[in-house]
Order: sequence, then structure tokens, then C-alpha cells
Amino acid sequence: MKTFLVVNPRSANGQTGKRWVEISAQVGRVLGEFGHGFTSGGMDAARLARQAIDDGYECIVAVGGDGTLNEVTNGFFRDGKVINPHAALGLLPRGTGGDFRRTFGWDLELGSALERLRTEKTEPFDVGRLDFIDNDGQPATRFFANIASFGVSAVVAREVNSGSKALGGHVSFMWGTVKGLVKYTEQQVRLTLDGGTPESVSVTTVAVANGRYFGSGMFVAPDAVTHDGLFDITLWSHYRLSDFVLKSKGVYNGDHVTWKNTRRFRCRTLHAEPETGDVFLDVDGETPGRLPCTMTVLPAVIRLKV
Ligand SMILES: Nc1ncnc2c1ncn2[C@@H]1O[C@H](COP(=O)(O)OP(=O)(O)OP(=O)(O)O)[C@@H](O)[C@H]1O
Repeated sequence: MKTFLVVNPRSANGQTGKRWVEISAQVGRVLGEFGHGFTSGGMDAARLARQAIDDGYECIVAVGGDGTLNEVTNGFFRDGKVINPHAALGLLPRGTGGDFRRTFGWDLELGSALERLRTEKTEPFDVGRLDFIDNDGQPATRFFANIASFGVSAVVAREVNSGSKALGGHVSFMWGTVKGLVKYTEQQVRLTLDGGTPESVSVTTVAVANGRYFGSGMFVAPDAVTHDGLFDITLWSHYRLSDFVLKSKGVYNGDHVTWKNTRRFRCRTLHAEPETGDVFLDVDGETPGRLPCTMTVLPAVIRLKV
């Protein structure tokens, strides 16, 4: 497979750029010839991925964290349509949080990532489509690979992304969660699943999951599968700081699904309208905008290198 690497030099706190000579030498030894480009800032990974697909590359690899993977996934689409359904998405994980890779049990080891890229093995991969209001107040569309959520998760993501992550993903997220919950006021949101009867719910966070983890290892959607054509929805209502801090183990090992303030659903589309105030979005760890939004699963729309 003709392979192109979309490299975020700033991922892993800048270590990807600093160690690129060493990384690219190892990539070359395993894959042979490959193309690559460095990202220069927001959504540049999408542009590079789109260009690579237009140039006939069949495997596009995100070299970075969940943010880079999200942008590369967006590069598989033009005008809302997949450019080449046979092109495969790959990941060489270099992030601090690394939530996407956890669903598959992948570690940060370069050798094992290259082994996945070297073989022809792929599996179908669902992608989420999000139609929402962007940070400039305009209607926008963004695709997601892992989890899109709204509520306190977005406040936490803003806190984390404005810090350095130098203490690592877990500590940054724990600290960001504390600060986010102090700032956040529970909001009422009108949810409609698969065009059914709308329900007004109290939202700490709603996670719309393709993968299983967000927030640097929180096991928010333990049963989500990335090729079942469905979103797993986890609704947290009236969660307090103590739930995330004192009882945090349950958030990280999945026990939260048995708590009285957790509800779960499965659906193909979700529409969410804010009823009490602004509700912001976290999309694979990035914070592009707010509700109202519609999320639609695109079943098996691309393939994933596994
Ligand atoms: N050259 C660059 N300079 C500064 N920022 C960049 C550059 N290239 C990409 N970015 C930004 O990096 C962010 C994505 O980082 P990414 O998620 O890949 O790494 P991470 O933060 O280390 O990992 P994780 O999200 O898994 O914790 C995006 O917001 C993107 O706009």
C-alpha cells in the first residue's frame, strides 16, 4: 500500500518533531518508501490527508495524538462525501492522551505501530458526522473518529488544551476536570435519538461514542464498537466533583455505567438543542463549537489499519 504520513511535530509535547529523524529512519526500514508532510496548525492535517488521497496514496497515517487523528479523518472527506472508500486510515500514536488507541489496546511503541502499517490488514470503520455551530457562530460540519461529547467535557478539554500537558495526559485531565467542574453549570438539553420523541435531560456530559475512551483514559462507553454502525451514548446527569475525584476509579474502569446518574442508549442519529444556556462540544479532544448539533453515524465508510 502506498503510504503517506501526516506528522504533527508538536504532538507528544513536541517530541515527535524533535525525534523525527530517528522515527522516520525506523519507518523507512519497515515500510520502505513513504510520503510525509508536517502539519503547521489547526486543520492542516486534514488538508495534507486530502491532498495525499488525491495524489493516489492508499494508506494515510496520522502521526500524533487524537487531535491529529481527527483532522486526518476529516481529510478523507470532501463536500461531505468520502473521497476514496478504499483508502485506509492508520495511526502511529504519539499523543499525550491517546484515547483512540486504547479502544484497540495499542500502546505507544513505534515497532508495534509499524507492524500494523506493514501488513495489508484493515477492518471497516464507522465515522461520526457532526453538524454544529462553530466558534464564530456559523453552521459547520466536522467528522469524528472516536468520541464527540458536550457539557463539562468541553470545558475540561478547553482547560487541558490551554495548558502544556507536560505532566502527562492523566494528570492534566484530572486537574482540568476539577477546574472544569468548578466552572460548569448543569444544563438542560433536548435530546432526540433516531428521530423519536424528544426528551429534556439534565447534562453533566453526553458522550456520543464510536470508540470507548475519552478524557485521557475515562472508560466512558465500555461496549462501543467502531464497526457496528451505531453510536453508544452515555449520559451523565448531576455528576459532582466527588464522582470524578473521590470515585474516579469507576469512571476509569467502567463501573460508572451502574451508577444511578448514568444512562446509556444506542442510536444512529442524535439531535441536541440547548434549553438553558450555551453547551459546548468536545470532538476527539478538540473544541470547535457548540449546540445545537446533529450527529450521524456513517457506517463502515472508510477502512482502518488494525
Ligand atoms: N505545527 C503545529 N504547531 C502548533 N500546533 C499544531 C501544529 N500542528 C498541529 N497542531 C495542533 O495540534 C493539535 C493536535 O495535537 P494532537 O492531539 O495530535 O497531540 P497531543 O495533544 O499530544 O495528543 P492528545 O490529543 O492525544 O493528547 C491540534 O489542535 C492541531 O491544530
